[in-house]
Amino acid sequence: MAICTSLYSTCSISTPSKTHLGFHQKQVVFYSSGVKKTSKKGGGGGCGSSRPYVITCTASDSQTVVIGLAADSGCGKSTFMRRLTSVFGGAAEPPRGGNPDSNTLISDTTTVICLDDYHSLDRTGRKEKGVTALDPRANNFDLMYEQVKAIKEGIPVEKPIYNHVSGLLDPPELIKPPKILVIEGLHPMYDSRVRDLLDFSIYLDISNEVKFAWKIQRDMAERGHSLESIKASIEARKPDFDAYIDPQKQYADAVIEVLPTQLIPGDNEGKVLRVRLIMKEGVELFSPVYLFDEGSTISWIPCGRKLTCSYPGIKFFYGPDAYFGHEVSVLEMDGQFDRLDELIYVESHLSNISTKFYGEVTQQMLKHSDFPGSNNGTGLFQTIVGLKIRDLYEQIVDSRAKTPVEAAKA
Ligand SMILES: Nc1ncnc2c1ncn2[C@@H]1O[C@H](COP(=O)(O)OP(=O)(O)OP(=O)(O)O)[C@@H](O)[C@H]1O
Ligand SMILES: O=C(CO)[C@H](O)[C@H](O)COP(=O)(O)O
Repeated sequence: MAICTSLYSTCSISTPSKTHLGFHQKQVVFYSSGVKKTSKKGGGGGCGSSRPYVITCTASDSQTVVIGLAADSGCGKSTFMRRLTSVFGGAAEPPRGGNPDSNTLISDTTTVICLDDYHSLDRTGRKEKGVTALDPRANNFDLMYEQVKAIKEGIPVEKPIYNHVSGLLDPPELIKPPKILVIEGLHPMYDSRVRDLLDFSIYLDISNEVKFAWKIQRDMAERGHSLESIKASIEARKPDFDAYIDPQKQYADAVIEVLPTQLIPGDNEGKVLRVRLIMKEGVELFSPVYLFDEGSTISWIPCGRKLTCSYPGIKFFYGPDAYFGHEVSVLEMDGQFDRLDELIYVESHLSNISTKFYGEVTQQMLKHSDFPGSNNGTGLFQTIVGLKIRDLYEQIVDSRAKTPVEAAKA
């Protein structure tokens, strides 16, 4: 029975036996408790008390592309993931027949795993030890590294599940290597071993003012939390957020920074946003988006005959900059769209957006006009980054197709 496609493109399940493995074959033995043994030479077995089963995979010329998405809780990771999955077509769903509280989302092309599943301490354990979930001591980076590496190499893994409903660690779920693996959560770029496995990385940098406004909107309006408890939760997380989460942005290939608008002096409502897409120069297979003229510095107010703008209007900026000592290009949008169909006017002035046809960005934005941020730079830049990831994936697949023998040996 074929069960996965990846570097080890054809996989089958069997009971352990003394089989001889070919040059491009790998075998993994699973028990109910998780992975016990990985072998390149065949065999299997082990002395677990549960009944073992073996997954044998044969190498092909494709390999899982790994994308990292880092952000604090409630900062738009799920929304971004829905936009990304949509760019590849098809909807993402939790694993069929699995744990209903699984955090994993699977589509034809992508598997999104939430790094909360690598919490080593459950809710009670964290309380007893007095640590937050953001603290590295509450997370198992060794397992995160081993499992992301295994998936990248085409080997299925039994990944733990952190249950956000019960606050407990549930029995693991089987994750088969997809074409694209997205690891999203608090720490995708914290551990240098995991970071080195990433083909592309994104950090969602939501300023405190905006984070607060979004939290109030979700946790107060939708979840019935009090204003005081929301403030207390943000304050309690802040030291660990500053120490362990925020510094990861220096490693990201692209950062989406969300700030209060500069178009309304003194605004603190968080409804109108100034959003900056910070793109690292020199990243392999990634060419930054630009407005009008690559490398120039440009301020653009598109409002007028072709773009309807009500107060406070819309302002774009594009130009080179430095970010943590790296050369970057920055594309900025302040304000919000009145009519999403008119976005085509803005899209037609952007280059390197990796669309497959004229108007694809506008089409994606219109398709998901009900997602948060669809009328501003958050939705626009998330959509563009989704298209850039598709482009990066296609370039990686193309380059491997040109050197199949080397890719299979890697
Ligand atoms: N671009 C946006 N514009 C306005 N509000 C937004 C935006 N993105 C997210 N939000 C608000 O933040 C909430 C959380 O968004 P989302 O579920 O995508 O974040 P998350 O990082 O996946 O959260 P968590 O980690 O807590 O599951 C949304 O319900 C919405 O209220
Ligand atoms: O920062 C978080 C990432 O989503 C959560 O707070 C963390 O995973 C702990 O979850 P919970 O609050 O459900 O115990």
